Amino acid sequence: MLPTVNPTRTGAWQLLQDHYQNDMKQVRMRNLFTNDPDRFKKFSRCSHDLVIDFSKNIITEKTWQLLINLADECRLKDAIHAMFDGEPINQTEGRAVLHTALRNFSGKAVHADGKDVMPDVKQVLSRMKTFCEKVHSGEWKGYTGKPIRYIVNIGIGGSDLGPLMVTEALKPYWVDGMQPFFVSNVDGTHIAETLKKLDPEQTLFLVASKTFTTQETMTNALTARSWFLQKAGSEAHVAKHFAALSTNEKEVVKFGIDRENMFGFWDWVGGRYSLWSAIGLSIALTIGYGNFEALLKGAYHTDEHFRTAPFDQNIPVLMALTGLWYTNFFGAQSEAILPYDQYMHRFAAYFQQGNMESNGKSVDRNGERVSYATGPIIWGEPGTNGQHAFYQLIHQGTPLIPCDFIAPVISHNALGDHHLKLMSNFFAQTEALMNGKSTDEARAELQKSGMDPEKLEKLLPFKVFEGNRPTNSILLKQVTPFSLGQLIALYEHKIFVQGIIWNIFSFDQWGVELGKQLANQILPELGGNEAVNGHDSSTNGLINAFKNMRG
Ligand SMILES: O=P(O)(O)OC[C@H]1O[C@H](O)[C@H](O)[C@@H](O)[C@@H]1O
Repeated sequence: MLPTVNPTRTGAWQLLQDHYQNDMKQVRMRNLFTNDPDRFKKFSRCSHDLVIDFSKNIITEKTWQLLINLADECRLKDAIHAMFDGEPINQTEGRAVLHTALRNFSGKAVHADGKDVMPDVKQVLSRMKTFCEKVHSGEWKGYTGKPIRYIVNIGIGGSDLGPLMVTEALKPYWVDGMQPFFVSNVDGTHIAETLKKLDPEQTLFLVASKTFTTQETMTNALTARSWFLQKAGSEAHVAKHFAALSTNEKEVVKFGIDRENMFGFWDWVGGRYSLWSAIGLSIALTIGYGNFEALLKGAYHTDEHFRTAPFDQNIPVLMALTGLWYTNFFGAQSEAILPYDQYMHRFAAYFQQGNMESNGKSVDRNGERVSYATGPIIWGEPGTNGQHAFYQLIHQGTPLIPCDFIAPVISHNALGDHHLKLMSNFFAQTEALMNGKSTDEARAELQKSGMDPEKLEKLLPFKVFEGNRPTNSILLKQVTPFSLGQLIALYEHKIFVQGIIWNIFSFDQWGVELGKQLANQILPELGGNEAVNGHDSSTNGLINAFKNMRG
């Protein structure tokens, strides 16, 4: 069982409120830097070729100490142990939360429901490895004897976003000749446009669904199957071209996929934490099993760090606490994730699900409505594109938006001075966001341009940058399978820590159910000619307009 401490009733929360009001509300980060030449040293942390700099935040050592006290009062240590030890901490679904077991290389047992899960984990990994080797060596042949070239992952949510993000981020590691595709949307366009690019003789469909009942995935899988049968002619060929990644063997068999071609996982793997499981088969097939294993090892490295490092050295804990400082005391409502790496273009989208589906909750672990803010809105795009689009609002808009800037030191495509230009932008943005440009500085700059003084004074307010906008900077030596695994796990644990302190359940997602239920009710109403009248007048009106327009 997880502790159920209301964070606002802790002594630390009260002290944090006072600290915000009395010490920090008016503080200028600029001054913190001027007054402390060691600030970078004090507020940056390293972990295996990864540096994270927290110093450009509106924090002092006291802030972190109080936040750590808050974590202690909310019994974070116990919660971390409970997760790693396989206690059923997903209490509303009665399950353990053990994605860490999927990447556990300690050689020790990990128990869920009194059973060591590691033999099963290892067995699936070893089957995935053998399967990848067969596909890559050409031993696994399509129905006309040709090797597999196209991997089509059909899944949605956690069964799509993780593999898609990782295969994109690790494109430099793609096995020669392999080409992955991802189909998620039930909008027929997604599968139709994908199928156009495929040769059925060389295509392997991976039907990825934890439950194997998700409407979008099942619809797309059936469409893929009939497309394949139309080309291949015989059911007998399905076995060479369809595999299932799921926890639900019964439904897999019902769908017509051979048990032999099923790669299983378990209910203690949350969908949005499943890329480390059989759901990662599209990753392993795309980058090779060895690289997939390196990804797992990177995550394991973070797991060990998270499990053992004292909180003031613990990167995911510090990420979580620093984020929470803005959500709960500064009233920040969103956080931007800004990778300065084109390959990582789906990273923010991935953690939109990771974070918002986990911590987008307003009922606490006692079943009571919370009286404080929980999960922030997560968004972001790669730099430098974002700079020419939405950074205006981050620099000069009204909301406070804490940002994570992420960049590799070594680019896979340094191309002359491309990478140095990219990195100069990376460094410049966080400096600009922190320092801003004061009225005096803006005036001096305009004066230099020789502007007429009257015009200058009118223009001045628009040229001022308040600054004091917080950022974390994360430098990875290079985006490799290991470092990406490490980074993803940091964010996963950040989400966990915040969920614990907010006293919410981070591993269920009841909020996605209502819409699904209603869609199932509405689907049959869309056929036939009779007018629909069972909903509110807006929904009735829209459905009837749809039916009329459709003719
Ligand atoms: O893997 P599946 O069972 O098909 O689920 C796919 C996705 O759909 C659900 O609605 C949940 O919101 C997600 O957490 C999940 O990842």
